[in-house]
Amino acid sequence: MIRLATRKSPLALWQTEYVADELRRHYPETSIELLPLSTRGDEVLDRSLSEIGGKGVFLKELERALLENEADIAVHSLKDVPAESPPGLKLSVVMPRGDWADWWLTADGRTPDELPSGARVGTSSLRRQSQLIRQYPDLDVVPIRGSVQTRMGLMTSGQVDAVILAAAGLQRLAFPLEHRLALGPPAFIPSPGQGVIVTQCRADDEHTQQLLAPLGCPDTADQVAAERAVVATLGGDCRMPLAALAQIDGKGRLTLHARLCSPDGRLAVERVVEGDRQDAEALGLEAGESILEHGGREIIAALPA
Ligand SMILES: NCc1[nH]cc(CCC(=O)O)c1CC(=O)O
Repeated sequence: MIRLATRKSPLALWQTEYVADELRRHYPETSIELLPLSTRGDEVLDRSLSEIGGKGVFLKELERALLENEADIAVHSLKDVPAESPPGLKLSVVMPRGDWADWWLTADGRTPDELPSGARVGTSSLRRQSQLIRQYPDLDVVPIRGSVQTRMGLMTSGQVDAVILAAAGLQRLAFPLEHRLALGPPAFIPSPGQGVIVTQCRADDEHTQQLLAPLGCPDTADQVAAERAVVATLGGDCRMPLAALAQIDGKGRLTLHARLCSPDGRLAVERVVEGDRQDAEALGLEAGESILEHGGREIIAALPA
C-alpha cells in the first residue's frame, strides 16, 4: 500500500488524485490511498500568509505525516515549496508541467488597459502585484486570500474588477471561463515552478522513490532546476517578488527569463539567459547572481521584513 498525503482543497485533491492515478497505471497491483489533511494555511484565512509563517504553512502538516510515517508521499504545488526540504525529507519527482501562465480574469473581458484608473485587481502575490503595477501604475491592487473558488467568487460578484490566478489551477478544476487573458514573458513572468506538481518522500525511503521515478518528467525537471536555482541564489521565499520561467526548445536549448521587482513595481532587474539544457542549474545561478549584482541586492535589502 502507498499512502499519499494531501491538503483538502479541491485543487490539492485533484493534483493528488492525478499522482494516485499515475501510480495505479504503473502499479495496478498496489493499493493507493489518499490521506487528506488540514493545514494552518487553509484554516486561518483572516491573516496574511507572511503573518502566519509564510508559504511553508501549507506544507508542515503534510511533512509531519511523512516524518511520522503516516504517509509515504506528500503531493505539493512546486511553487509553494521552499528551496530546502526539512531534514529527513526530500523532493522526489516532478510531474509533467501543466500550463505555466498566469491568467487575467474579468467578468466582462476588459484588458488591463481598458480598466479605469483605480480599478481593483485582486491578488496577494507580490510577484503578480509588482509586475502588474509596473506596467499599469493606475490600477489598485487589493490583497485576497482563500481557495481558487473564493478568489474567483470575489471577481464574479464584483468585489474586485479583475483577479490574476494560475492557469494550471483553473484548468485542473475545469472552471468555466469566458474572459481570460494569458499573461507571459517578457511582460509578465510566472512564479518559479508554476504549473508543476512535485512529490516529497522520506529521504531514506528508497522503495517509494524508485516507484515514483518513472512518473517524473525530464523536461520539467530541467526547467525547474533552472528556475529554482534563481530562487536559491536570491534566497527567495514567498515575500520576494521574484519571477522565473525556463523553456526548452526542440534542440535542447534552454531559455530562462528571470525578474526581481520591488513590491511597488518601480524597480526591476531582469535577465534572459540561454544555454544547453544540461546546464540548467548553472544558467539559473548565472541569472540569479547577475540580478543580485545589478541592483537585486538593494531591492532585497529594502523588502519589508
Ligand atoms: N499560491 C497558491 C497556488 N499554488 C498552486 C496554484 C496553482 C497551480 C500551480 O500553478 O502550480 C495556486 C493558485 C494560484 O496561484 O492561482
